[in-house]
Amino acid sequence: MTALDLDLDTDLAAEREHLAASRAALKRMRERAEALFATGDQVAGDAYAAETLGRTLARRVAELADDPSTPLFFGRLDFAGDTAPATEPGGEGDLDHAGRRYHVGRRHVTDERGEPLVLDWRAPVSRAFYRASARDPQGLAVRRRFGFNNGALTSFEDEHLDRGEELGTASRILTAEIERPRVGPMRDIVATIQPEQDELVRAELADSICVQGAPGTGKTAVGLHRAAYLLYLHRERLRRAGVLIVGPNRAFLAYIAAVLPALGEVEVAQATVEDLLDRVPVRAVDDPAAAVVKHDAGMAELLRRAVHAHIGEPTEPITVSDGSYRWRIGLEPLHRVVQETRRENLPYAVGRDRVRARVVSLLQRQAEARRAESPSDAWLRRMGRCRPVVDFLDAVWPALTPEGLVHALFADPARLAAVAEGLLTPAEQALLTWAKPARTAKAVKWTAADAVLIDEAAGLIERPAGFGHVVVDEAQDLSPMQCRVIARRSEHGSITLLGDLAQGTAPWAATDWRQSLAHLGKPEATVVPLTIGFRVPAAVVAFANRLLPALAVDVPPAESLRRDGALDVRTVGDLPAATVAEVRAALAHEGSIAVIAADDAVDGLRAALAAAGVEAATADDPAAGARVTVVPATLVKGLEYDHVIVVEPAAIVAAEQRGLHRLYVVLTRAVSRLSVLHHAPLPAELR
Ligand SMILES: Nc1ncnc2c1ncn2[C@@H]1O[C@H](COP(=O)(O)OP(=O)(O)OP(=O)(O)O)[C@@H](O)[C@H]1O
Repeated sequence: MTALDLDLDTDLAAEREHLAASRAALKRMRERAEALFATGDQVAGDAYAAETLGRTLARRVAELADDPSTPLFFGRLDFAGDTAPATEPGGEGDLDHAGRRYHVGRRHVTDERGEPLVLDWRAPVSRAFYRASARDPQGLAVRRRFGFNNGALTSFEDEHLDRGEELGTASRILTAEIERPRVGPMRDIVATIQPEQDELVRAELADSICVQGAPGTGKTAVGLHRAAYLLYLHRERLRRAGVLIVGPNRAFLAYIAAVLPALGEVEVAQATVEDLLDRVPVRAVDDPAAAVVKHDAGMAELLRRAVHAHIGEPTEPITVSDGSYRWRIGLEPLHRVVQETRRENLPYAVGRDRVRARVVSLLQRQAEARRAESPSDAWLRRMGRCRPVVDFLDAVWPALTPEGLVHALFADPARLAAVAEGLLTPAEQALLTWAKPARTAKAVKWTAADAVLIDEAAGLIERPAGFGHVVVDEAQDLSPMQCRVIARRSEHGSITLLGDLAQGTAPWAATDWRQSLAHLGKPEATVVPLTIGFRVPAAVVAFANRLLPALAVDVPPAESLRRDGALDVRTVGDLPAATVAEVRAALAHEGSIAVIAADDAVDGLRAALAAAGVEAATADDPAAGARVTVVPATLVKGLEYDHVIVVEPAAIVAAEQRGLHRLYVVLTRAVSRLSVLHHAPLPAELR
């Protein structure tokens, strides 16, 4: 053993000791939180306080959970210079870290005296771990990265930035993390966030950003880590307002569900756009041509007109009997009330309340003049609800429900035509009109696209509650009207929009991010590309990229960090038999295996695997731990598997209008190996 090896061993032993001490300290912190939780109700003054305190403490306990299989810290920062007087790290105005050493990890861990053992990766001083370079060391002398195996510290890697040493993407530890065979759900990337990703993760809360990135460039990872970062920095504000993650489907949400809790963030809402539209149950399927019309941006204006068409002009004065008095409001002031309120452009229901309040206040002025005293609150309420006032309201500003509004439009061609001028052709109007309308809005069998329109109507009628920050993944598939669903939920907050125009498979998929951003109400957001691929091996990227010219989108090319990986494209006679054989062969390697095929071929392949004794899971249960998953092509967006077996690309392309885009998504799911089995010729664009 050389002196250098000995030094390394001593260093490693010291780091392991620090890890053990940190774990013990975290355990103490958790036990303390648990004890507080147990006695919380005795401390709190009343039931409400007890509940609030209980929730806070339960959250604290959950946040302090220690997962022994993930490292508590993954880096160390040695700042250059002489030791400065001790300061609170990460605190405001703490600029002088000279000579100090910090371990960077998933959360703050402090010892019994309150001294930091591990700093949260989101703390301001941790930024240097991700951003410092030989050119700009940001005060660092040495950056150390730790290698872990199942929670055990096994190695480290030092970069003496002060001596111009920098590994960048050549880091062994980064390479090992990227090339690690994938199993189960998505994991966090805190240990290896790259500088171009970190800039997005740490963008200001007020800034909305749009990330365009090729498959596997880490868009999803960036979005989730940005949510965690913002929650750390703006804890109180975002806890109150809420953070929402929007993903394309349940399988995707299940796949990403564990990432934020692993980062200590247990209170983030995760939903599909459909989940957000819970006002009506969806019980019918859209005709594709009708759906395209319903998702068009013009529907927003159409519905706006439809709502406003309900506002009428007063035709009679109001007369109210009030004991021995009779109050009267003439036509002219009533006209003024309606006009004034109309000009204020309030949500419709708020406008109705405003009209009511203004009428009552006219009554009040008369009453005060006659009786020389202010009427009571009860009197004001009674006036607001009396028959003549309600009749007046129902005539000029009738109460509306979103369902009722859409029902009335689609049940009555004349009503639709009256608001559709310049927006829909007669043929498009005919697509929307029901042949046999249900009698009431309640009885309608709504479609998914109707639910979007009802949400739009609801936004015109009421003031929607929003989130403080919304992360939208696979955003290229949002229609203008779906963008508006999200805009209503982020009006006073910011958004992180993630997507890849080349992966747009919806009929209304975006071709230009600026348009999506305008529909989202964030036209000022910057569009930032991510160009380093962490998932798909270079050979597989090159194969999938043959499709790009046919996809008709302008996207910056990405470069894969992965030189390993295997691609195997084969003509076969019997697809199910070849699939079973391929799965069997793949089982000899480590990692997850997915068979991806056109949706209508999935059952047959699953049956063939079952007959051969191979157990296969469905995509929406990634935690189930099955090695093999059979996934329909339309559900695989955003997911990844170690070994991907694509069955009959031509059938995937033929199954839908944007089939080539779908195939591009399917071909870019592989982490280590991609096998393509085909019986029919490959699509021409791929040859
Ligand atoms: N900095 C990083 N260090 C290690 N792994 C990373 C890093 N960035 C991304 N990855 C990994 O690369 C893979 C792809 O990331 P992710 O799913 O976020 O990409 P994406 O751009 O959303 O892909 P898609 O366009 O297919 O949805 C994941 O396994 C992720 O953990």
